[in-house]
Amino acid sequence: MEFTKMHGLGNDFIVIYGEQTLPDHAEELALRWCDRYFGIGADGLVYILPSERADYRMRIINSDGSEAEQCGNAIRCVAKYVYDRGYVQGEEVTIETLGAGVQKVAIQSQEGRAVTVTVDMGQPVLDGLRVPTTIDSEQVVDIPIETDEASFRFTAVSMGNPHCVIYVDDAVNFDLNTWGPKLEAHPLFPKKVNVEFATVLDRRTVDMRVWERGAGPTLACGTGACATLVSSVLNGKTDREAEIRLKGGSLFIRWDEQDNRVYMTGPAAFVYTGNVTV
Ligand SMILES: N[C@H](CCC[C@H](N)C(=O)O)C(=O)O
Repeated sequence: MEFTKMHGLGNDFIVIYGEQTLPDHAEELALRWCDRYFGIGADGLVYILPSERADYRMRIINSDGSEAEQCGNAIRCVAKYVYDRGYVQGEEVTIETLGAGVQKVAIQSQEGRAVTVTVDMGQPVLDGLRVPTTIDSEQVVDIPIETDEASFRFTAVSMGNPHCVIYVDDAVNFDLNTWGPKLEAHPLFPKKVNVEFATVLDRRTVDMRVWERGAGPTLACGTGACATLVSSVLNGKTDREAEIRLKGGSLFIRWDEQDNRVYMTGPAAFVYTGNVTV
């Protein structure tokens, strides 16, 4: 089977085009193919499927085999995939996801190739039980969370998938590998959670490092960058538009005051095409 290796700021994916539906054994394929020693190596397995409501449907399986509702970096890669191959007319494509429904994606291209992509990531979900967390509250902002060895304060945001944003003094050097796994599986989060550690540099610049649900430490997280911006506005730390600086590079996020939708702009890159036995 042909696959295409792509990434968004180093958050990398195995992209499969041409299937009509998600294979029954997608979990096993993700576990096998995402393995960086015994497989192709990637943070996730992405299927570009037909859709009745949009140009395409995207489904994403994390490297641990769990399916995620949404993936910001992957949706930019999907848009680049179909645009560069001439499958769409014009510079806009619609992509349907489990977590955010039909999303509009605008492509900025050079010489017929998508360079950056702006995605309407939809409206953030702030209601505690819908993120989901176990907290029955309209918003979960700056709330204490205890682990067996430390306590933090967090803000919960869903972009279709759940996020826990924690502000620290030095996100760039934060001990992600110690605290990420403990918080990912914390009982406050019934579906586990993506964990973002953020340091606000000014009202339009945030450093962020991420421990992803089902994938661990990745170089970038699109939905995590959106959640970090929303959280930073709710906590009075930034304006509604900011640069989120990740290990793999920057994403530019805007939370529109009029339509309450979050817009993410960033790159997508093609690495290589290969063949793999199913
Ligand atoms: N691990 C995430 C899915 C991938 C999200 C991330 N790679 C992004 O770019 O948004 C989850 O289980 O919700």
